Amino acid sequence: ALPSQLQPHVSRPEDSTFLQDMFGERSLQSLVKVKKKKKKKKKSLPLKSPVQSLLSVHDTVAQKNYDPELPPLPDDIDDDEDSVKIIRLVKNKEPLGATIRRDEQTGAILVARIMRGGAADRSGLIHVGDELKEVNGIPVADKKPEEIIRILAQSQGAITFKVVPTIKEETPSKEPQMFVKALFDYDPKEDKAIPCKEAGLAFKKGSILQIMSQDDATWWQAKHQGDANPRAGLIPSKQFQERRFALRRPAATLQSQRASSRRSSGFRRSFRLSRRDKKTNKSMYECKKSDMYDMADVPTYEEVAKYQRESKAKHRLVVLVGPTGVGLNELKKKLLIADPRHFSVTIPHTSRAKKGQESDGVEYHFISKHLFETDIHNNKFIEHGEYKGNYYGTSLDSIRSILSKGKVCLLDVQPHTIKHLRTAEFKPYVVFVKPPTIERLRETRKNAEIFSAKDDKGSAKPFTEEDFQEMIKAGQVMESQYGHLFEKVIVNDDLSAAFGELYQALRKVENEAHWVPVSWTHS
Ligand SMILES: Nc1ncnc2c1ncn2[C@@H]1O[C@H](COP(=O)(O)OP(=O)(O)OP(=O)(O)O)[C@@H](O)[C@H]1O
Repeated sequence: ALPSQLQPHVSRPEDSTFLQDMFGERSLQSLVKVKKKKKKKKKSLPLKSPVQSLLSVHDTVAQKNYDPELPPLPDDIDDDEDSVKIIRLVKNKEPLGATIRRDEQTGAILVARIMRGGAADRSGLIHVGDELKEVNGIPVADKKPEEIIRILAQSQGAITFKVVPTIKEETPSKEPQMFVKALFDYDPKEDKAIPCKEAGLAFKKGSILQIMSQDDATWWQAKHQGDANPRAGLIPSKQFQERRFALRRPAATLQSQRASSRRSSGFRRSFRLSRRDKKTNKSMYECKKSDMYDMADVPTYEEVAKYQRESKAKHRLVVLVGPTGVGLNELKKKLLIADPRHFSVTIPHTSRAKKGQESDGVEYHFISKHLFETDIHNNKFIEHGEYKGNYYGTSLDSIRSILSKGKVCLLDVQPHTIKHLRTAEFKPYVVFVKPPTIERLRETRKNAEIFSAKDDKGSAKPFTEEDFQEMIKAGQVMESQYGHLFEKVIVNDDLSAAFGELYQALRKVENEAHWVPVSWTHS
């Protein structure tokens, strides 16, 4: 409040800026706190005016004489070594935030990395490439890096380093503003390749990380978004992780391929929505595109930015995925009932003949087989399939038509379709609906019925034990193969609880900022 109180006495704008800056200075505020505490102790002394105190505090800050007094330097400095630097750092519980390595050719111990925001970085005294000569007067030339680390770990209080500074100029480090979403789980303790496990940063699939440095091609430095601790940790770089993943993959791909072909009946194969036409709803949909991973899809990191929908902007597309019978239709139905003016579902296209009471654009858009084929050719369908000689499909335009009415479009698709929907236009919010445990399925689905994929008649039957097992298995395969694309996972145990959770999540998507691929935020 002070700058505004002083405003009438300030004539020049520079003075006003100066005051704003000065009172905003964090170190100044800390000093004011110190001052207040001191004052409490010396109650008998007359109090200065707050402005006077502040100005004297400012002088102290300006002179920068608030640094702790460092102990005198050791006497035994070799005067001839004019390029040697003696550095004293006071060590507290925090690690130094630097790693060392031995140079293969010269045998010298070099500073390999300075972790951004760590103690060594903040000191500004140690740089990558500096050669370490001594620690606390102990020469390190003949020591193994592990031994040096032990000396450091055992040191208490001030540590003296003797280093030969590297000639290379460090560019001043600005806080980088690059954020990524991690698409895999990472635990440095399990990573044999990491140069220093303690310096690693653990994260989970979906974590948002701020990338602090990409100077090293193999090990990036990062911290968890919003983490108050300024020290960065090591994470495998995108390129390195992709390479490792590619080496490991043959086995994984084989396994998931086998699992998906054996269990294909567990994947949803319908357009789901059109329960008005139950007969065609089932088992008509075969996956056309290869379910195999293509190399470009190795899930490592994705650059993200915060996106908050503006009130007039179109809604994000809500995409629901989950194994057959898990309850996607039930959840969609509940949303439509809860707020029919807000939520909507697409109307599919079909090449089959219109039946008695049906009308065009209500149950289906009825089009000729020829036109359907042309539309397939022109990529008008996000998903399509054939059932009993007729085509069925969901067109991109049917999604657009809902979004342009300002409604939320609820779409359920097969998981491999998600990647085609991930565009700036649709900004899909992908919800994975997951089955609960088999025990809970038995309890909750006692009166429920499934349209069995194996039953061509399309009649609903009570769930069998095998249906439950397939649902769980298919859910697991989906999660391991496509989990990195899910923004929200909802377990459909108790139906109204699952609905409540979904409803809340969708409200948040509309009203709060979410991390989305950075390319979606460039308009
Ligand atoms: N949480 C739940 N508790 C009890 N029954 C449920 C629950 N969720 C869904 N059901 C019931 O399970 C059956 C299948 O649900 P639904 O039709 O919504 O599944 P789906 O995921 O759309 O699968 P598909 O379209 O492949 O049949 C329905 O009878 C539904 O009422």
